[in-house]
Amino acid sequence: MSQTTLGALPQSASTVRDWFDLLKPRVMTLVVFTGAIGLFIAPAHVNPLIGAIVILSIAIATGGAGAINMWFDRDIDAVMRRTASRPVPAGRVAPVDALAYGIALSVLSVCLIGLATNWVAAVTLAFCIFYYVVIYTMWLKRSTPQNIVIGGAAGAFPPIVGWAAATGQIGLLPVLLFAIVFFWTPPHFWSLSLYACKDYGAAGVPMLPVVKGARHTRWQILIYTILLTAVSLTPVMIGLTGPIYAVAAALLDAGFLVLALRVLRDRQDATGTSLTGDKPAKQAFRYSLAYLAALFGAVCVDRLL
Ligand code: HEM
Ligand SMILES: CC(C)=CCC/C(C)=C/CC/C(C)=C/COP(=O)(O)OP(=O)(O)O
Repeated sequence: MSQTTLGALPQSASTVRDWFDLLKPRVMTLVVFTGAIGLFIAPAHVNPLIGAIVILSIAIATGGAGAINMWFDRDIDAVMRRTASRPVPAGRVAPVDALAYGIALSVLSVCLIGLATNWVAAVTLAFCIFYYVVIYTMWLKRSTPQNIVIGGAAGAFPPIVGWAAATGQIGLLPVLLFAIVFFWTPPHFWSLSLYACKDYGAAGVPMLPVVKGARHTRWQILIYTILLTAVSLTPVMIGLTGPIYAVAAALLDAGFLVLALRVLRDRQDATGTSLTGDKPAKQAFRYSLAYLAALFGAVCVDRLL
C-alpha cells in the first residue's frame, strides 16, 4: 500500500489518547530514564527546575521523533498486526497532522533545552532526533538488516544529552553509557523480532531474522550480549564506577548471558524456528528492559553514594 493511498484514507475523530500514543510513551519512559541518569551523575550542581526542564525536553524530543517516525512508517505500520491500530494507519490522525505535531515537538524540545542549559546539549538532542528520524527511520530501517545496530545509536544519545546539559561537555562516562545502550539494543530488539518476525517480513522490512533466519539471529543475540558484558564492565575496569555498580553489572550481565544462551539453545527446527513458542526469546526481551533500567539505576546509586 502506498503512503499516498493511506494519506487519502477517510479520517475518524482523533482522541487525546491518539495524540498521546503518537509519542510512543512506553518506549519513552526508559529513554528518558537513561537521559535523566546522565544528568544526575554529572559532576555539576543543577538547579532542580533546570533539571526538570532537561528531562521534559528529552521526553518531548523522544515523543516528537516518535510521531515523525509514525508519520513516515504509516505504510508498513498498516501491514503489521502490532502496529496496524496506531493512530495514523488506523485513520484517526491525518498523516500531515502527525508530521506537523512531531516537527513542532522536536523544535520545541531543542529550543527548551538550549535556552535552559547550553548549546552542546541542544545540538546533541537535535542530532539525536535527526539520527532517529532520518538515519534510522527513513534510511536504514528499510534498507539493511544492520538497521537496528547502526540506527539503534539514536536511542543511546540521551545519557550524553543529560550529562552535556549539566556540564556543557561530553565526558567519558556518558560515552560509555552510550556504548552500553548501543550494544544492548541488538539483543533487546532481536529477541523480540524472533517472535514478531513474520510481521516484518510481510511489511518488507529487512529485519535480521527475515533476511538471515532465526538461527543466525540467535547467534547474533549471544555475540552482542557478550560485547554488552564487556562494555558494561569497562567503567569498573577504568575506575569510573565503584563496587555497587561492579556487583550489579556482573549479576545483570550473568543473567543476560544465561538467557541469551537459552535463546541459542531453544528447541528449534532445521531453520532455527522455535518449537517452544519462543519462550526463551520472550524472556530475554522482558529481561532486556529490566537489565537496562537496573544497570542505569546502579550507575546512579554508585556515583551518588
Ligand atoms: C532501533 C532500536 C530499537 C528498536 C527497533 C526497538 C523496538 C522495540 C519494539 C518493536 C518494541 C515492542 C513494543 C512496541 O510495540 O513499541 C520495543 C519495546 C520497548 N523498547 Fe525498544 N527498540 C529499540 C531501542 C530501544 C531503546 C534505545 C530503548 C530505551 C532506552 C527502548 C525501550 C523499550 C521499552 C521500554 C519497550 C517496552 C514498551 C512496552 O512496554 O510496550 N527500546 N522496542
Ligand atoms: C531523545 C530522542 C530523540 C530519542 C529518539 C530515539 C528513540 C525514540 C529511540 C527508541 C528506539 C525505538 C522506539 C525504536 C523503534 O522504532 P521502530 O520504528 O523500529 O519501531 P516500531 O516498529 O514500533 O515503530
